[in-house]
Amino acid sequence: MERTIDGSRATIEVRNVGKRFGSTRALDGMTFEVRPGQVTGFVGPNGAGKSTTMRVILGLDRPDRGEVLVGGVPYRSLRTPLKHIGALLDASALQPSRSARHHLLWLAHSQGLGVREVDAVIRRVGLQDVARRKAGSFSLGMRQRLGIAAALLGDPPVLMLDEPFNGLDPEGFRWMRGFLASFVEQGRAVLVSSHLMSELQDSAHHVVVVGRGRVVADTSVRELLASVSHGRVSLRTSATTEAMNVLARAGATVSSTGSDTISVSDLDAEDVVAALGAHAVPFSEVSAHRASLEEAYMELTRDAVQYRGVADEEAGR
Ligand SMILES: Nc1ncnc2c1ncn2[C@@H]1O[C@H](COP(=O)(O)OP(=O)(O)OP(=O)(O)O)[C@@H](O)[C@H]1O
Repeated sequence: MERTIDGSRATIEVRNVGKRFGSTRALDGMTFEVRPGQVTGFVGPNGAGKSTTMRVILGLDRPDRGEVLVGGVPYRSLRTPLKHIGALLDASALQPSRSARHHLLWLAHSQGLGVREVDAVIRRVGLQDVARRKAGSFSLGMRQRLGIAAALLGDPPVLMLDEPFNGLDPEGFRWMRGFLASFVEQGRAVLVSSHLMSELQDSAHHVVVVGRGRVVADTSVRELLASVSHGRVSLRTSATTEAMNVLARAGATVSSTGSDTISVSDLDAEDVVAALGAHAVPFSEVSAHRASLEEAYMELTRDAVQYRGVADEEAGR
């Protein structure tokens, strides 16, 4: 039996969604799932279709084909949507002359919620000291928190945040990471978009990478990093020529990167140490190169662009 939060499944299912705006194909068979207990990063270059997908999930844009389910049902059929999914799409979408608390009260009333829920979410996002100030005077980071407070009003099992790291200072970053981690710990789910992979490196468990309206990779962060590590090893030695000869004979591809440094590929760090040890070649440092999520992302999106280039030519476009 699938776990539910207050009777609602913590999932979003996006199935083969297509959406055009005139001649622009914004979504082209977008398919992925957001699962409970995980922060799912939604990442891709500008114009990749992240915001459009989020708007389609919330029923704000109608797809030309495909379907989207929130907790197993279409958003439009939810009678009290805030209790099923909370969303922050645009942190600046608020009435500047209203206080933060009034902004939330106004939203709460529209969904049959009250003061109790409003005060609870204000505490949850740490805005209690400024809740009576005009929202128009808020910094971007404070607006993001206010937007999250609004998204939390119905205590939903699923949250969807568009670029929530935008404009955050280091303290804001730390808060956002901690908040996302504790939210999903309870078996809830988050979809969080960003065009910077580095922002997601320490927050997301899973990433859906998109390019030109479709999914390029759908993988755990751990697997993504492992897939692009390339097994590159850096070596520091006073005996560069000898080391290069030994490692080449052991099957490595080697190149000199400085007077006493060598880059080694096709051989992992342990085998490099074993080969050098067996031939008594001295070395002072061996380090395995670990790919960053940003590198993995650049590699994936570059391939996506190349693939599309070929596909477009074949289609005569
Ligand atoms: N209302 C609209 N009218 C026309 N074109 C649109 C509209 N909304 C989106 N598009 C186009 O659809 C494509 C996808 O846009 P979308 O905003 O979904 O991408 P994104 O991944 O969110 O990008 P960003 O990171 O810049 O926000 C882009 O080419 C964009 O110009």
